[in-house]
Amino acid sequence: MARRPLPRILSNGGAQLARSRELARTAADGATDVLQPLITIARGLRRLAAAARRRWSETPKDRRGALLFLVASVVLVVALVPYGPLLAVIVLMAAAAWQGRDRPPAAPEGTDDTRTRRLQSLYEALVPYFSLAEDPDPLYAHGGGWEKAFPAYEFDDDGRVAHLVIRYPAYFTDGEAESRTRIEHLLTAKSGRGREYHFTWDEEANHLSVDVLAPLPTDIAAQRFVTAPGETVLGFTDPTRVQRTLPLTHGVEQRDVPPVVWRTGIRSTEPHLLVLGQPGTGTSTLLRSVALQALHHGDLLIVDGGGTGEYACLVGRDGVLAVECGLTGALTSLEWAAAETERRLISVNRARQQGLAAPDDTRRPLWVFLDRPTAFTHLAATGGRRDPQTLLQVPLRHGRAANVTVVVADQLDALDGLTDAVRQHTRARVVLGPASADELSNALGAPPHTTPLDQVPPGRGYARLGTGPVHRLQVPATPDPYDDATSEAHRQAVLDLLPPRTTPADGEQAPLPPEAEAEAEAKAKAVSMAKAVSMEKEDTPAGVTASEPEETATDTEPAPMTAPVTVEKTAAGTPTEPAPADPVPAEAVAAETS
Ligand SMILES: Nc1ncnc2c1ncn2[C@@H]1O[C@H](COP(=O)(O)OP(=O)(O)OP(=O)(O)O)[C@@H](O)[C@H]1O
Repeated sequence: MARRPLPRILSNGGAQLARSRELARTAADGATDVLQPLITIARGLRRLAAAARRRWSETPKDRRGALLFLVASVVLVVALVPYGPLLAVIVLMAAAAWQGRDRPPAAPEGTDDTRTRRLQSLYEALVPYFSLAEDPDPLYAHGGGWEKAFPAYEFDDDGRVAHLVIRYPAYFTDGEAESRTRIEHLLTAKSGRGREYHFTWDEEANHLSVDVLAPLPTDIAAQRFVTAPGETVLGFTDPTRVQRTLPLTHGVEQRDVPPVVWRTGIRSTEPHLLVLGQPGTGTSTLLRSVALQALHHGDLLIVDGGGTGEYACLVGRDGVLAVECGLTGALTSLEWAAAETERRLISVNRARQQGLAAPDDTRRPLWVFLDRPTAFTHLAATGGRRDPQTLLQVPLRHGRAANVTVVVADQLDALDGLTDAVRQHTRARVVLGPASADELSNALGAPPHTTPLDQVPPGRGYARLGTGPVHRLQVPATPDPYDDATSEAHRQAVLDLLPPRTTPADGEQAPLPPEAEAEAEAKAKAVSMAKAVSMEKEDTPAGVTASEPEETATDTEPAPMTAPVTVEKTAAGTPTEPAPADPVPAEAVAAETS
C-alpha cells in the first residue's frame, strides 16, 4: 500500500506554524492598539451601567419614583434643546472614556484607613508638645489635620510606620536633650515597641525624621578581619553610620559589612577601652574577640575577676603572657605591667633624646585585659590588700606612648566602683545589653540616637569612640570554645584563630623539636627558681615592687627587676622563636602558677 505523504504543515510546518502564530500575535497587538479607544469606551459604558444599576438598587423604593421622574425630565430637556442629543452622546462618551481608563489596582480595603488613623493618632499625641496657646496659626491643634505636619511617610508590610518626617514649630526646644527624649519616647510608644528607631533632628529646618532600623546581623562568627595593624574590630553597625565596609571571609556567604573599628597605639586618641554590661550580655565575649585580634601583633596579659574560666582557651598560647584568676596573681601581673610600661617609656624617651628610633623592645604592643576588676576590689578590701585597679594608673596614663593598651570590662552597675583613672582614660566605650537612656548617657558620655530596646540578643549594644557618634554594635560571635552550649561552627571559628599552644597548660606538654627540649629544660629550672623566690613573698601583701603609679614615669629610672626572665622564654619554652626582649620580674612569672 502506497504511503500517503504527511500534510505539509505537519512535515515542515514547525517553523511555518511559529511564523503564523507570530503574525497573528502582531495583528492582534495592532488591532488592540487601533481599537483601544473603543475598548476603553466600552469598558467605561459597562462601568457606568453597573454604577447606575447599583445606584438604582441602593435607592429606597419610595424614592425610586422621584428618581425616575428626575431622569425622565433630564432626557426630555436634552431631547428638546438644539443639538441636545448630540451633546448628550458626546458627554456620555467622554464620561465612559474617563471611567474606562486603566487604573492602578486599588489598595486593599481598610489599609488606607488604618494608616490614616495611625498618623492621626500620632498627630494628636504630639499636640501637647508642639503647640502653644498663644500661637495664632498652630501647626498642631486638637482635631487638626496631620497632612501638613507629616510631609513624608512610609509604612512597612504590617502597616506600621517605617519612615516619617515630622514638622514642628520653631519654638519647640529641640536643642534640649530632655525635650527631644520626651518626643522620642512618645513616638516609640505610639509607632510600636520592639523595634529600634533612629531619630534625626534637623534643627535648622525644624524637621524630625524617624526611621525604623533593621536588626543588626547576629550570624557573624569570629574570623580574621581584614584590618591594618593597630586596628581592632569591636563589632558591626548600621551602614548609614560608617563609611567603611569589611569583607567577611568566614562562611559560605561572602558579604561586606560596616564595622566599628577601634584604633590603638601611638596615634590613637582613645587608647584604652571600657566595656560595660549586665551579666550575660557578652562583655567577656567581646574581650575574647579583641584578645584574638590583638594576638596577631602583640602580647597579652589577662586578669579575670569573674573567675569563670572564660579565657581558659588562651592559656599557654603563643603571645599570651599570663591568664590570672586569683588576687595574688592579678596583683603581681599588674605590677609587672606597670613596671614594664615605665621601662618602655624610659627607653623610648632615652632613644628620642639621642635622636634614635624607639628601641625594638618597646614596639611590640602589650595588651592588658581586666575582666570584672571590681570583684578584686572587694576581695582586696576584705583581705587588707591593694586594689589591683590602682596598678592600672601607669599603663592607662602612659600606655599610649609605650604601646600598652588596657581593656577593662565590668558590670554596668559597677561603673562607680571603677577608679577615676579607669574612667578618665578609657575613652573608647562599649555598653552591651539592655540599658536605660540615662545609663547609656552616663557610660558613653552621650545618648544614642536610637531607642534602646528591652530585649536584645547577646553581644548587642552601643559603642562610642572618644567624642564620636554613638554606634549601634553587634559583637561577632566569639564564644568560649570549651563551653558545651557553643555551636560547633562558632567553636571551630574560635579554635581556628587561636595561636599554637607553646606553654604546657593543665599538665599537657606542648610538643617540642628535640633540639629545643634541652633548652626548654634549662628554662624550666629558671622558672622553678623564680617560683621559689616568689612563693616566699606570697604571704606578704602585694604591691611593693617597682611601680609607683602616682609618679610620672618619664623622670624616674626603671625599677630594678629581680631575676629578670621573660615569660615566653621561661614558660612558653619556644626556643625556635627569638628571645623576646620584655623582661618580667620573678613575681610575674610566679603569678602565672599561683
Ligand atoms: N556576640 C555574641 N554572639 C553570640 N552569642 C554571644 C555573643 N556574646 C555573648 N554571647 C553568648 O552569651 C552568653 C554570655 O556571654 P558572656 O559570658 O560573654 O557574657 P558576660 O557579659 O561576660 O556574662 P558574665 O559576666 O555573666 O560571664 C554566652 O553563652 C555567649 O556565648
